Amino acid sequence: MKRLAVLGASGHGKVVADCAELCGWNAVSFFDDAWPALQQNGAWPVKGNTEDLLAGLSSYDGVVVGIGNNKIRQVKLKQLFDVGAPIVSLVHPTAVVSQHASLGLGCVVFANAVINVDACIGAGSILNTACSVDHDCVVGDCVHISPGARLAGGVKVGNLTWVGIGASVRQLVNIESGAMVAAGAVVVQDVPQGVTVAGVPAHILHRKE
Ligand SMILES: CC(=O)SCCNC(=O)CCNC(=O)[C@H](O)C(C)(C)COP(=O)(O)OP(=O)(O)OC[C@H]1O[C@@H](n2cnc3c(N)ncnc32)[C@H](O)[C@@H]1OP(=O)(O)O
Repeated sequence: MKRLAVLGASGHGKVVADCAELCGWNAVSFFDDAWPALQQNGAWPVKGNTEDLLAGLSSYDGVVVGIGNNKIRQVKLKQLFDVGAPIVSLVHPTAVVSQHASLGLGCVVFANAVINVDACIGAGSILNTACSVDHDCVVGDCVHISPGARLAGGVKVGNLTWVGIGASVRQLVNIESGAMVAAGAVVVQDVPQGVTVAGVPAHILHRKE
């Protein structure tokens, strides 16, 4: 029996749990701070909150954070790391990860994602369904590359950045930390720290105040 705890009983968490089963984890349980109100997440039980997980780590062979929000995922990952939790990464059986790519601790790589040669992915990042991260990309910690997003060769993505669904990023572009790339954007120039860019070609998004 391989027992996995997933911290974060969300929709994203369910994809993590489903992926884990396909990776051979045959006893998957959730923990979430909405427990005890939240008892079930799809097919899987919610067994306690973060404190319960930290207190009961010895019952699990692996732990992964199933929280989509980059900042919250980072906080929870650090809590687990600090107590020596057995943090694992998950790579869906249909994902293609070059043997010359590197994946940090606690990453999830979902169905049909492609991580190409010499790409380097930091800890706690989400490589979501059918995204592609091409050769020599450097993706930071707790980044989210959304479904179908495309990073061309040599792109750099800073910590905590979220690349939205279906976005494309031209080769060698540098996206700094904490940025947001909108759904469907085509990024052709560098993106400064913490800004949101949208459109084709992508520009800094001006919101109505
Ligand atoms: C499995 C999963 O589900 S993974 C999750 C995948 N989800 C995503 O990738 C979502 C990414 N998020 C987005 O694209 C969002 O629309 C954001 C972050 C860019 C903007 O969100 P908000 O800050 O809430 O902005 P809001 O929706 O109020 O829109 C503000 C303006 O930006 C425009 N805008 C919003 N999104 C986009 C976009 N993707 N492209 C172009 N313009 C956009 C709006 O039309 C609006 O324009 P206006 O001021 O002229 O009316």
